[in-house]
Amino acid sequence: MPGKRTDVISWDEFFMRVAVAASLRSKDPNTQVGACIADTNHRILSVGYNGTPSALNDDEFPWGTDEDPLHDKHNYVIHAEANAILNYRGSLKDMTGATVYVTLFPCHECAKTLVQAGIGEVVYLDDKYDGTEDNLISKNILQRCGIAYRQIALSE
Ligand SMILES: O=c1ccn([C@H]2C[C@H](O)[C@@H](COP(=O)(O)O)O2)c(=O)[nH]1
Ligand SMILES: [Zn+2]
Repeated sequence: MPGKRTDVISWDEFFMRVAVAASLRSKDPNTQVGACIADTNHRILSVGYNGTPSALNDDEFPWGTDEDPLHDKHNYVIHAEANAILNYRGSLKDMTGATVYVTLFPCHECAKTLVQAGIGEVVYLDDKYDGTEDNLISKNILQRCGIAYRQIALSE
C-alpha cells in the first residue's frame, strides 16, 4: 500500500497563498494586498483585498496618488484587512484569536481594526513600508495590544 504524501505545504503557506490569490483581484496599479483570516482550527473565516467600495465603479476610478485629496486613491480604497473583516459572515466572537495572513504589513488603521476584531496574530509577507511613521505606529499598536506578528516567505 502506498504511503501518504508528506511534502505538503504548511498551513502558514496555504493561508498565505490564499491571501496572495486574493491580492491578484486588486485593481491598485501600485500595491496589491490580500488578506486571509484563519481560525485556530485551520478554517478560513474570510478573505479580502484592497479595493473601492463595491458601489464605486473601479473602472472610472482614479488609481493614482494626488496632491488633491479628492483625487487620491488612498482616500477611497478599503484596505484588504478591513475588507476581510467586513466580508466575514460569522459571529465576531469566532474571530477571537484568529490569525490574519496578509501580503503587506498592516497599516496603523488596519492594526487598530484587527485588534478590535479580536485577531490574535498577524502573519505577513512583505514589509515595504518598514520604518515609516505609519508602520512604527502600527507595530506599536500591535505590541501594546499583545498581538504577535511574524514574517514568512513562500517557497518557490
Ligand atoms: O494595511 C494596508 C495598507 C495598505 N493597503 C492598500 C491601500 C492601497 O490600495 C495600497 C497602498 O498603496 P501605495 O501606492 O503603496 O501607497 O495598499 C492595504 O490594503 N492594507
Ligand atoms: Zn490598512
